[in-house]
Amino acid sequence: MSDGPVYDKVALIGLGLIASSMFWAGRRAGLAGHVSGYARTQATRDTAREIGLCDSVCDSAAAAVADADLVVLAVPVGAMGAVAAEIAPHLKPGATVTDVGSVKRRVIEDVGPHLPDHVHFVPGHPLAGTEHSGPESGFATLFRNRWCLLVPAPGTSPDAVLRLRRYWEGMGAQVDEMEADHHDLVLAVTSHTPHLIAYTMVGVADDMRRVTDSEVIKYSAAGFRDFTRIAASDPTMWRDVFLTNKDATLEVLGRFTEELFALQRAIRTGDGALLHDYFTRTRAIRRGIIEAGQDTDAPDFGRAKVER
Ligand SMILES: NC(=O)C1=CN([C@@H]2O[C@H](COP(=O)(O)OP(=O)(O)OC[C@H]3O[C@@H](n4cnc5c(N)ncnc54)[C@H](O)[C@@H]3O)[C@@H](O)[C@H]2O)C=CC1
Ligand SMILES: O=C(O)C(=O)Cc1ccc(O)cc1
Repeated sequence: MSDGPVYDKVALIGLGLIASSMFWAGRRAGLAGHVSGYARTQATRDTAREIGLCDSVCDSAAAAVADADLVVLAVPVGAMGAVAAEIAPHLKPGATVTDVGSVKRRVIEDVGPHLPDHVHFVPGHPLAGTEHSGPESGFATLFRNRWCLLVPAPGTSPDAVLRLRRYWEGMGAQVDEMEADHHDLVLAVTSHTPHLIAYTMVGVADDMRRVTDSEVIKYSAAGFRDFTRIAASDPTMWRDVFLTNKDATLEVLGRFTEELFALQRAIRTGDGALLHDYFTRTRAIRRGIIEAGQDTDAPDFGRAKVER
Protein backbone atom coordinates (compact mmCIF):
# COMPACT_ATOMS: atom_id res chain seq x y z
CA MET A 1 0.00 0.00 0.00
CA SER A 2 2.94 2.40 0.54
CA ASP A 3 5.73 3.56 -1.76
CA GLY A 4 8.36 2.50 0.74
CA PRO A 5 9.07 3.80 4.22
CA VAL A 6 8.22 7.41 4.96
CA TYR A 7 10.92 7.49 7.66
CA ASP A 8 13.99 5.25 7.99
CA LYS A 9 13.74 5.23 11.78
CA VAL A 10 10.81 6.15 14.05
CA ALA A 11 11.10 6.36 17.85
CA LEU A 12 7.97 5.92 19.97
CA ILE A 13 8.27 7.38 23.48
CA GLY A 14 5.56 6.02 25.80
CA LEU A 15 4.18 2.64 24.74
CA GLY A 16 0.45 2.90 25.40
CA LEU A 17 -2.70 2.74 23.28
CA ILE A 18 -1.68 5.37 20.76
CA ALA A 19 1.99 4.42 20.31
CA SER A 20 1.20 0.72 20.03
CA SER A 21 -1.55 1.41 17.48
CA MET A 22 0.93 3.55 15.52
CA PHE A 23 3.41 0.68 15.56
CA TRP A 24 0.91 -1.89 14.27
CA ALA A 25 -0.59 0.48 11.69
CA GLY A 26 2.84 1.60 10.50
CA ARG A 27 4.18 -1.92 10.27
CA ARG A 28 1.22 -3.10 8.24
CA ALA A 29 1.69 -0.26 5.75
CA GLY A 30 5.51 -0.40 5.73
CA LEU A 31 5.85 3.22 6.83
CA ALA A 32 9.10 2.94 8.81
CA GLY A 33 12.37 1.11 8.24
CA HIS A 34 12.88 0.56 11.96
CA VAL A 35 10.76 1.44 15.00
CA SER A 36 12.40 1.81 18.39
CA GLY A 37 10.35 2.21 21.55
CA TYR A 38 10.83 3.38 25.09
CA ALA A 39 8.51 3.17 28.10
CA ARG A 40 9.18 4.48 31.57
CA THR A 41 8.50 1.30 33.50
CA GLN A 42 10.36 -1.98 33.21
CA ALA A 43 7.00 -3.81 33.27
CA THR A 44 5.78 -1.97 30.15
CA ARG A 45 9.09 -2.57 28.35
CA ASP A 46 8.88 -6.28 29.24
CA THR A 47 5.32 -6.50 27.93
CA ALA A 48 6.33 -4.69 24.74
CA ARG A 49 9.14 -7.18 24.15
CA GLU A 50 6.83 -10.13 24.84
CA ILE A 51 4.20 -9.05 22.32
CA GLY A 52 6.68 -7.92 19.65
CA LEU A 53 5.80 -4.26 19.96
CA CYS A 54 8.55 -2.26 18.19
CA ASP A 55 11.58 -3.59 16.35
CA SER A 56 13.72 -2.68 19.37
CA VAL A 57 12.70 -1.71 22.90
CA CYS A 58 15.28 0.50 24.59
CA ASP A 59 15.97 1.00 28.30
CA SER A 60 16.37 4.77 27.94
CA ALA A 61 14.62 7.48 25.94
CA ALA A 62 18.05 8.71 24.80
CA ALA A 63 18.86 5.34 23.22
CA ALA A 64 15.45 5.15 21.54
CA VAL A 65 15.70 8.55 19.81
CA ALA A 66 19.33 8.12 18.69
CA ASP A 67 19.45 8.43 14.90
CA ALA A 68 15.62 8.60 14.64
CA ASP A 69 14.11 10.61 11.76
CA LEU A 70 10.76 10.88 13.54
CA VAL A 71 10.28 10.99 17.31
CA VAL A 72 6.71 10.58 18.60
CA LEU A 73 5.93 11.72 22.15
CA ALA A 74 3.02 9.50 23.22
CA VAL A 75 2.88 10.11 26.97
CA PRO A 76 0.23 11.94 29.04
CA VAL A 77 0.12 15.67 28.29
CA GLY A 78 1.54 16.57 31.71
CA ALA A 79 4.67 14.46 31.07
CA MET A 80 5.54 15.89 27.62
CA GLY A 81 7.86 18.66 28.85
CA ALA A 82 10.01 16.39 31.02
CA VAL A 83 10.31 13.83 28.23
CA ALA A 84 11.31 16.56 25.73
CA ALA A 85 14.03 17.79 28.12
CA GLU A 86 15.34 14.25 28.47
CA ILE A 87 15.59 13.50 24.74
CA ALA A 88 16.65 16.95 23.48
CA PRO A 89 20.45 16.42 23.63
CA HIS A 90 20.16 13.13 21.75
CA LEU A 91 18.07 14.21 18.75
CA LYS A 92 19.47 13.80 15.27
CA PRO A 93 19.85 17.06 13.29
CA GLY A 94 17.01 17.35 10.78
CA ALA A 95 14.72 14.98 12.72
CA THR A 96 11.03 15.73 13.19
CA VAL A 97 9.56 15.66 16.69
CA THR A 98 5.81 15.25 17.00
CA ASP A 99 3.38 14.37 19.78
CA VAL A 100 -0.11 12.88 19.99
CA GLY A 101 -1.37 14.78 23.04
CA SER A 102 -5.05 15.67 23.37
CA VAL A 103 -4.19 19.30 24.20
CA LYS A 104 -1.98 21.40 21.96
CA ARG A 105 -1.20 24.88 23.41
CA ARG A 106 0.29 23.49 26.62
CA VAL A 107 2.31 20.84 24.79
CA ILE A 108 3.76 23.51 22.51
CA GLU A 109 4.67 25.64 25.53
CA ASP A 110 6.15 22.71 27.47
CA VAL A 111 8.01 20.93 24.67
CA GLY A 112 9.07 23.70 22.25
CA PRO A 113 11.62 25.47 24.50
CA HIS A 114 13.57 22.24 25.09
CA LEU A 115 14.07 21.34 21.43
CA PRO A 116 17.24 22.36 19.57
CA ASP A 117 16.95 24.55 16.46
CA HIS A 118 18.19 21.72 14.27
CA VAL A 119 14.93 19.69 14.60
CA HIS A 120 11.42 20.30 13.24
CA PHE A 121 8.57 20.34 15.77
CA VAL A 122 5.17 19.42 14.32
CA PRO A 123 2.60 18.86 17.09
CA GLY A 124 -0.22 16.45 16.25
CA HIS A 125 -3.38 14.86 17.62
CA PRO A 126 -5.13 11.78 16.22
CA LEU A 127 -8.85 12.03 16.97
CA ALA A 128 -9.11 8.34 17.65
CA GLY A 129 -8.94 6.33 20.80
CA THR A 130 -10.69 3.97 23.15
CA GLU A 131 -11.16 3.74 26.90
CA HIS A 132 -8.32 1.21 27.06
CA SER A 133 -4.68 2.02 27.75
CA GLY A 134 -1.30 0.35 27.89
CA PRO A 135 0.90 -1.50 25.38
CA GLU A 136 -1.54 -4.35 24.79
CA SER A 137 -4.49 -2.12 23.91
CA GLY A 138 -3.31 -0.96 20.48
CA PHE A 139 -4.55 -2.17 17.09
CA ALA A 140 -3.64 -1.41 13.49
CA THR A 141 -7.00 0.01 12.40
CA LEU A 142 -7.45 2.58 15.18
CA PHE A 143 -6.73 5.55 12.91
CA ARG A 144 -8.57 4.34 9.84
CA ASN A 145 -11.05 6.99 8.59
CA ARG A 146 -10.29 9.17 11.61
CA TRP A 147 -8.96 12.69 11.62
CA CYS A 148 -5.45 13.56 12.65
CA LEU A 149 -4.88 17.27 13.30
CA LEU A 150 -1.41 18.74 12.80
CA VAL A 151 -0.60 22.02 14.53
CA PRO A 152 2.69 23.35 13.09
CA ALA A 153 3.85 26.83 14.05
CA PRO A 154 3.97 29.30 11.14
CA GLY A 155 7.31 28.97 9.37
CA THR A 156 7.72 25.25 10.10
CA SER A 157 9.43 23.38 7.24
CA PRO A 158 6.66 22.46 4.74
CA ASP A 159 8.63 19.31 3.85
CA ALA A 160 8.61 18.15 7.48
CA VAL A 161 4.84 18.77 7.73
CA LEU A 162 4.16 17.02 4.41
CA ARG A 163 6.16 13.99 5.43
CA LEU A 164 4.32 13.66 8.74
CA ARG A 165 1.04 14.04 6.84
CA ARG A 166 2.04 11.14 4.56
CA TYR A 167 2.87 9.06 7.63
CA TRP A 168 -0.59 9.59 9.17
CA GLU A 169 -2.31 9.07 5.84
CA GLY A 170 -0.38 5.81 5.50
CA MET A 171 -1.97 4.74 8.80
CA GLY A 172 -5.41 5.44 7.31
CA ALA A 173 -6.08 8.86 8.85
CA GLN A 174 -7.35 12.01 7.18
CA VAL A 175 -5.11 14.94 8.01
CA ASP A 176 -5.98 18.59 8.60
CA GLU A 177 -3.98 21.51 9.95
CA MET A 178 -5.26 23.73 12.72
CA GLU A 179 -4.07 26.53 14.99
CA ALA A 180 -3.37 25.47 18.59
CA ASP A 181 -5.91 27.61 20.52
CA HIS A 182 -8.63 26.79 18.03
CA HIS A 183 -7.78 23.10 18.38
CA ASP A 184 -8.09 23.31 22.17
CA LEU A 185 -11.48 25.03 22.01
CA VAL A 186 -12.87 22.61 19.41
CA LEU A 187 -11.66 19.62 21.44
CA ALA A 188 -13.06 21.10 24.66
CA VAL A 189 -16.50 21.03 22.96
CA THR A 190 -16.25 17.71 21.15
CA SER A 191 -14.19 15.55 23.50
CA HIS A 192 -12.99 17.03 26.79
CA THR A 193 -16.26 18.35 28.22
CA PRO A 194 -18.22 15.26 27.09
CA HIS A 195 -15.71 13.13 28.98
CA LEU A 196 -16.17 15.27 32.08
CA ILE A 197 -19.94 14.92 31.81
CA ALA A 198 -19.59 11.14 31.53
CA TYR A 199 -17.31 11.03 34.58
CA THR A 200 -19.86 13.13 36.47
CA MET A 201 -22.88 11.07 35.46
CA VAL A 202 -21.23 7.81 36.50
CA GLY A 203 -20.15 9.48 39.75
CA VAL A 204 -23.73 10.63 40.40
CA ALA A 205 -25.08 7.14 39.78
CA ASP A 206 -22.46 5.72 42.12
CA ASP A 207 -23.41 8.25 44.81
CA MET A 208 -27.05 7.25 44.59
CA ARG A 209 -26.33 3.84 46.06
CA ARG A 210 -30.01 3.32 46.73
CA VAL A 211 -30.54 3.10 42.96
CA THR A 212 -27.21 1.77 41.87
CA ASP A 213 -26.84 -1.33 44.00
CA SER A 214 -26.75 -3.84 41.17
CA GLU A 215 -29.74 -2.19 39.48
CA VAL A 216 -27.66 0.27 37.49
CA ILE A 217 -25.70 -2.61 36.03
CA LYS A 218 -28.74 -4.80 35.55
CA TYR A 219 -31.00 -2.25 33.90
CA SER A 220 -28.50 0.13 32.34
CA ALA A 221 -29.66 1.33 28.96
CA ALA A 222 -27.35 2.18 26.09
CA GLY A 223 -26.93 5.82 27.11
CA PHE A 224 -25.62 5.02 30.55
CA ARG A 225 -23.46 2.21 29.22
CA ASP A 226 -21.81 4.69 26.87
CA PHE A 227 -21.12 6.94 29.84
CA THR A 228 -19.55 4.08 31.80
CA ARG A 229 -17.33 3.19 28.85
CA ILE A 230 -16.06 6.74 28.56
CA ALA A 231 -15.72 7.10 32.35
CA ALA A 232 -13.45 4.03 32.35
CA SER A 233 -10.79 6.02 30.44
CA ASP A 234 -7.30 6.44 31.87
CA PRO A 235 -7.35 8.70 34.99
CA THR A 236 -3.83 10.11 34.50
CA MET A 237 -4.42 11.02 30.88
CA TRP A 238 -7.72 12.77 31.61
CA ARG A 239 -6.49 14.53 34.73
CA ASP A 240 -3.77 16.04 32.54
CA VAL A 241 -6.25 16.99 29.79
CA PHE A 242 -8.39 19.04 32.20
CA LEU A 243 -5.43 20.63 33.99
CA THR A 244 -3.84 21.68 30.70
CA ASN A 245 -6.94 22.72 28.75
CA LYS A 246 -8.37 24.61 31.68
CA ASP A 247 -9.63 27.83 30.06
CA ALA A 248 -11.41 26.24 27.10
CA THR A 249 -12.95 23.51 29.25
CA LEU A 250 -14.21 26.04 31.81
CA GLU A 251 -15.68 28.17 29.02
CA VAL A 252 -17.57 25.21 27.54
CA LEU A 253 -18.66 24.02 30.99
CA GLY A 254 -20.06 27.49 31.71
CA ARG A 255 -22.16 27.32 28.57
CA PHE A 256 -23.17 23.75 29.37
CA THR A 257 -24.44 24.57 32.85
CA GLU A 258 -26.44 27.54 31.48
CA GLU A 259 -28.21 25.24 29.03
CA LEU A 260 -28.68 22.59 31.71
CA PHE A 261 -30.36 25.14 33.99
CA ALA A 262 -32.66 26.19 31.11
CA LEU A 263 -33.69 22.56 30.58
CA GLN A 264 -34.06 22.03 34.34
CA ARG A 265 -36.38 25.02 34.51
CA ALA A 266 -38.40 23.74 31.53
CA ILE A 267 -38.89 20.41 33.30
CA ARG A 268 -39.89 22.12 36.57
CA THR A 269 -42.36 24.49 34.85
CA GLY A 270 -43.69 21.83 32.48
CA ASP A 271 -42.51 23.70 29.37
CA GLY A 272 -42.90 20.79 26.96
CA ALA A 273 -42.58 23.03 23.90
CA LEU A 274 -39.11 24.14 24.93
CA LEU A 275 -38.00 20.58 25.55
CA HIS A 276 -39.46 19.39 22.24
CA ASP A 277 -37.87 22.22 20.26
CA TYR A 278 -34.54 21.62 21.92
CA PHE A 279 -34.53 17.89 21.23
CA THR A 280 -35.66 18.48 17.63
CA ARG A 281 -32.66 20.76 17.07
CA THR A 282 -30.19 18.29 18.58
CA ARG A 283 -31.62 15.38 16.59
CA ALA A 284 -30.98 17.33 13.38
CA ILE A 285 -27.34 17.73 14.38
CA ARG A 286 -26.88 13.99 14.82
CA ARG A 287 -28.57 13.30 11.48
CA GLY A 288 -26.33 15.88 9.83
CA ILE A 289 -23.22 14.12 11.11
CA ILE A 290 -24.38 10.77 9.75
CA GLU A 291 -25.43 12.23 6.38
CA ALA A 292 -22.02 13.89 6.06
CA GLY A 293 -20.51 10.40 6.53
CA GLN A 294 -18.53 11.58 9.53
CA ASP A 295 -19.79 9.09 12.06
CA THR A 296 -17.43 6.19 11.55
CA ASP A 297 -19.10 4.32 14.41
CA ALA A 298 -22.51 4.33 12.78
CA PRO A 299 -23.67 0.76 12.14
CA ASP A 300 -24.00 1.40 8.40
CA PHE A 301 -20.44 2.65 8.08
CA GLY A 302 -18.99 -0.85 7.80
CA ARG A 303 -16.46 -0.30 10.57
CA ALA A 304 -13.16 -2.08 10.06
CA LYS A 305 -12.59 -5.22 12.08
CA VAL A 306 -10.37 -4.65 15.12
CA GLU A 307 -7.14 -6.48 14.48
CA ARG A 308 -3.43 -6.02 14.87
N1 LIG B 1 -6.41 7.27 24.78
C1 LIG B 1 -6.95 7.97 23.82
O1 LIG B 1 -8.11 7.72 23.50
C2 LIG B 1 -6.18 9.07 23.16
C3 LIG B 1 -5.04 9.61 23.75
N2 LIG B 1 -4.36 10.64 23.15
C4 LIG B 1 -3.17 11.22 23.78
O2 LIG B 1 -2.11 10.33 23.54
C5 LIG B 1 -1.19 10.35 24.63
C6 LIG B 1 -0.95 8.93 25.08
O3 LIG B 1 -2.18 8.37 25.46
P1 LIG B 1 -2.41 6.78 25.51
O4 LIG B 1 -1.57 6.09 24.52
O5 LIG B 1 -3.87 6.58 25.51
O6 LIG B 1 -1.86 6.51 26.99
P2 LIG B 1 -1.49 5.16 27.73
O7 LIG B 1 -1.81 5.38 29.16
O8 LIG B 1 -2.03 3.96 27.04
O9 LIG B 1 0.11 5.18 27.56
C7 LIG B 1 0.91 6.22 28.04
C8 LIG B 1 2.36 5.79 28.09
O10 LIG B 1 3.13 6.86 28.65
C9 LIG B 1 3.93 6.38 29.72
N3 LIG B 1 4.11 7.44 30.71
C10 LIG B 1 3.21 7.88 31.61
N4 LIG B 1 3.73 8.87 32.34
C11 LIG B 1 4.98 9.05 31.91
C12 LIG B 1 6.05 9.90 32.29
N5 LIG B 1 5.89 10.77 33.30
N6 LIG B 1 7.20 9.81 31.64
C13 LIG B 1 7.36 8.92 30.65
N7 LIG B 1 6.40 8.08 30.23
C14 LIG B 1 5.23 8.14 30.87
C15 LIG B 1 3.17 5.19 30.25
O11 LIG B 1 3.99 4.32 30.96
C16 LIG B 1 2.63 4.58 28.96
O12 LIG B 1 3.65 3.80 28.35
C17 LIG B 1 -1.79 11.27 25.70
O13 LIG B 1 -1.13 12.52 25.64
C18 LIG B 1 -3.24 11.40 25.28
O14 LIG B 1 -3.76 12.68 25.62
C19 LIG B 1 -4.72 11.12 21.91
C20 LIG B 1 -5.82 10.59 21.27
C21 LIG B 1 -6.66 9.57 21.86
O1 LIG C 1 -13.06 6.75 23.30
C1 LIG C 1 -13.61 7.79 22.95
O2 LIG C 1 -14.84 7.92 22.91
C2 LIG C 1 -12.79 8.97 22.57
O3 LIG C 1 -13.30 10.05 22.56
C3 LIG C 1 -11.38 8.73 22.16
C4 LIG C 1 -10.48 9.91 22.23
C5 LIG C 1 -10.00 10.33 23.45
C6 LIG C 1 -9.11 11.40 23.52
C7 LIG C 1 -8.73 12.06 22.39
O4 LIG C 1 -7.87 13.09 22.48
C8 LIG C 1 -9.20 11.67 21.15
C9 LIG C 1 -10.08 10.58 21.08
